[in-house]
Amino acid sequence: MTDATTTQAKPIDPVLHTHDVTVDYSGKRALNETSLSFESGTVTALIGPSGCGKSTFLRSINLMNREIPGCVIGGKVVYHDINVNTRGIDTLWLRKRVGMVFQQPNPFRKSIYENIAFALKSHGMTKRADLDERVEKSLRSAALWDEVKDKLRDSAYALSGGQQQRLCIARTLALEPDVVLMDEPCSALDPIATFAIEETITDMASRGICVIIVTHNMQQASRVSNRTAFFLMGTMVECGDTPQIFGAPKDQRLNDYLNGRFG
Ligand SMILES: Nc1ncnc2c1ncn2[C@@H]1O[C@H](COP(=O)(O)OP(=O)(O)OP(=O)(O)O)[C@@H](O)[C@H]1O
Repeated sequence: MTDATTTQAKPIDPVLHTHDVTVDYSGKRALNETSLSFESGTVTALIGPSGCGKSTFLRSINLMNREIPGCVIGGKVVYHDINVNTRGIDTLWLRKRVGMVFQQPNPFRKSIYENIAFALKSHGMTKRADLDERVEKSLRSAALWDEVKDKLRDSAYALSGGQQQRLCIARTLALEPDVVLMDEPCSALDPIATFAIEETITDMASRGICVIIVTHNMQQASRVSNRTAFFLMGTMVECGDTPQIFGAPKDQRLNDYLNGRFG
């Protein structure tokens, strides 16, 4: 006799979902109602022409937009079972769980070691052995350890742009987030540095992290993502598995965008 519990599809358990999220800047709508779901261990690419609201959506997930005067985020951003788009939310806690990597590498004016240890200390880790272990682990995760292990006390500013970006990824990973938001993390980098970051993205997902990446690079979206969402003029037009989005787009506007008719 078949055991029903073993034949049922595994329920999808999104680590994060948005429900009718909107963003207004000083009363002007930049993002229309957007509902998307994100699972652990997957990479989702956000694509679309300049100004379509990709970054605005990404930044609404960890409430970064809230720092901008006049910006209002509407709808629900549900991290596990918690709607974080509420007044009382502890954004320090949220941004530890939902980390972010920016377009331009932005290391602190500190040593390589302190770039990572600083965030850990501010979250209460004080023992030297614990700090050493976490610094090494996160540098390894960002594929930077071998290049910097003998110069951890050097300034982060002495690293190349690609190394600085990997340091910023290591700094994010050190806090052991389960979601990492990346806003065009390779746009300032050469192809070799880009390749290293893409490998790190794939590795993060294989370790269960949910990665959401804004990219202008369609090849990059195809290479690294499982799912892709296409935005246009503040609206999320189509979302699906990446091979379907690039191979068989349903919406004519997405088809036109992929064929270079605008953007
Ligand atoms: N801080 C801000 N204040 C006012 N308007 C903003 C702000 N940031 C973004 N916008 C507006 O919101 C809209 C969406 O911008 P957003 O940066 O999210 O687009 P994007 O798709 O990420 O573009 P790009 O690919 O060029 O980065 C645009 O019309 C933009 O001018």
